Amino acid sequence: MSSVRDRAFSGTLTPFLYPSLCDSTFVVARQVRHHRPLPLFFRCSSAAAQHTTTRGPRDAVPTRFDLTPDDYALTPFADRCILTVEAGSGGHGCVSFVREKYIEEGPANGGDGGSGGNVYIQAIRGETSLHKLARRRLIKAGRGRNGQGKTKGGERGSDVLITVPVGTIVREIQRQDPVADAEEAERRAHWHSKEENVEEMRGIYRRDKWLVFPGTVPSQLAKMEFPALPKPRRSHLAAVQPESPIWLDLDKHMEAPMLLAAGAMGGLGNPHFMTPCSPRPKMATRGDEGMKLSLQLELKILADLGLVGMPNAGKSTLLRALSNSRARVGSWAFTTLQPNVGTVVLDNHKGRPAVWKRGKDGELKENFTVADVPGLIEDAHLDKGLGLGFLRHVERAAVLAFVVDLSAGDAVKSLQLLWREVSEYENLRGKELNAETERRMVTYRPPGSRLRRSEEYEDWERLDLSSSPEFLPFVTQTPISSKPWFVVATKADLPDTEANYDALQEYLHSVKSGVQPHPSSRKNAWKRDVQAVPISAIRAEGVDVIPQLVMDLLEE
Ligand SMILES: Nc1nc2c(ncn2[C@@H]2O[C@H](COP(=O)(O)OP(=O)(O)OP(=O)(O)O)[C@@H](O)[C@H]2O)c(=O)[nH]1
Ligand SMILES: [Mg+2]
Repeated sequence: MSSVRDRAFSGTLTPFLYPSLCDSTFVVARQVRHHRPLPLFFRCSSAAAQHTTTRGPRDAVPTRFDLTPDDYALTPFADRCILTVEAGSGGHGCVSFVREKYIEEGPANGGDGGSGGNVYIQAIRGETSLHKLARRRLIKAGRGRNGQGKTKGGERGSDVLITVPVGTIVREIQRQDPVADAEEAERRAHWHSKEENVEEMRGIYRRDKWLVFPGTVPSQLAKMEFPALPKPRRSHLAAVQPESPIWLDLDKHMEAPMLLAAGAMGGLGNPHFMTPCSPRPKMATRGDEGMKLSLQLELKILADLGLVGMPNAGKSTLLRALSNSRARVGSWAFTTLQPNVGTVVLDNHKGRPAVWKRGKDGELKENFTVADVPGLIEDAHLDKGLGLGFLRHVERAAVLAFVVDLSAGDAVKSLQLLWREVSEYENLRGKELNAETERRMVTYRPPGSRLRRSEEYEDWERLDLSSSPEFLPFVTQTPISSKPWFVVATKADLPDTEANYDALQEYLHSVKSGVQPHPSSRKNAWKRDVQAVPISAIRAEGVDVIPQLVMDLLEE
């Protein structure tokens, strides 16, 4: 049976309620914080002590870079998702008449239906993942309210705003645009049928288009005369919708949302159909259906520096040493399962920045971002390990740092393997982009593209439906091999790593001077100032030269 003192320890609040009981615990905690040597039994039992085989003495290690794996929680993350967005449908028009004392048969006074809500998109700095959108799948703006009597128009549907992280690419997969379909049907009817046919269409009651006065029986309906259906209408906001097919690269923080799909128009109330022959029309139109878009969202993290390395090389430790990031670190492969982005603040809080550079846009750069992605293994480009899915995050970094573990065999071979995987990935991406270009230039022509909308009827027959004359802007990308890069040789604190580092330096010198080919084997690859930086990330030694180096390379 446990003593009273033991039981008191088991309570979560014990240390705060009874500090005197916990004295021994606090002593140990304090020792850990100040890196004093732990009693032998504590060292053996702590999870962190398992790393001692790969590290120097523990007391030299600042705890910020050396947390136990239990100190982390995996945050949800998704960098791709398919989303269906639906603009709000319009509310229906109303059939109603003035009813007042002494006015026997009042005139029509049905209000119009409210228009549907719009769908907006905005890339904002605070967002880091698409997982919330991936879970939702369907996002629908509100439907407009129906019109009411006394000429009261229906309320507008509520708008929705989709917030995405900066660096998201939005591609349209499919669209269903009822207004474009209606326009097309109307044009075809106009051009391919005789005038009488169009006239014939006038008298037809269409259940999906018309609303009639409540209580109208079928025999009355059969006798009713319906006017021509009003022309399909678009909200004036549709003019600022992105061109179809949508292809957006949201690579900057957006101050204001951008319209993705405008809500549909509401139906017309019965006063719209008043004519001298029919002063009391008993019909109104239904609101239009909202446009549906199927979109593919892909997040390609935009960082200034991308860390590329094999699993367990020490990328996350380096990120922690460079920035305030709390990236997960562990002595096993694939500790990092999703990208982490850290910001390196260049201000040393001594009145002036430690590194003082202007960006390309002339703005003073006070920080730069670093992306740490899961490790690459051999054949990562064939989707082995976690590599392929995350290589695209490296693709958009301005500068690459190849993180090579000096204690894990030949550093030159590791570097060559990493470059091989990166350049194979580049080849794959090149093919993918070519295929996409062909698809978009030759076959893809969704209904409702601007050309069809804006062309006059006379031009209809000249249109060639088999080819799209619209060349849409592509996401332009610098080839990975022409980006500036350097090597971070980590774990330099471990014994017997010097010779490995020397061999690496020698290799890089020969690449720079052209004696050896660039490790990617590409002709125009960047090799002007390649160098290796020896560091011990875990002790934060040698790391302080990296910000200056990155800032210099960012200017390239
Ligand atoms: N001695 C020493 N050990 C280090 C150094 N940097 C990292 N380590 C250790 O190496 C192991 C792997 O570090 P991580 O930062 O998780 O490596 P990673 O490259 O992010 O690994 P993955 O996420 O699996 O790709 C951990 O046990 C670190 O403590 C270093 O400079 N010196
Ligand atoms: Mg990691």
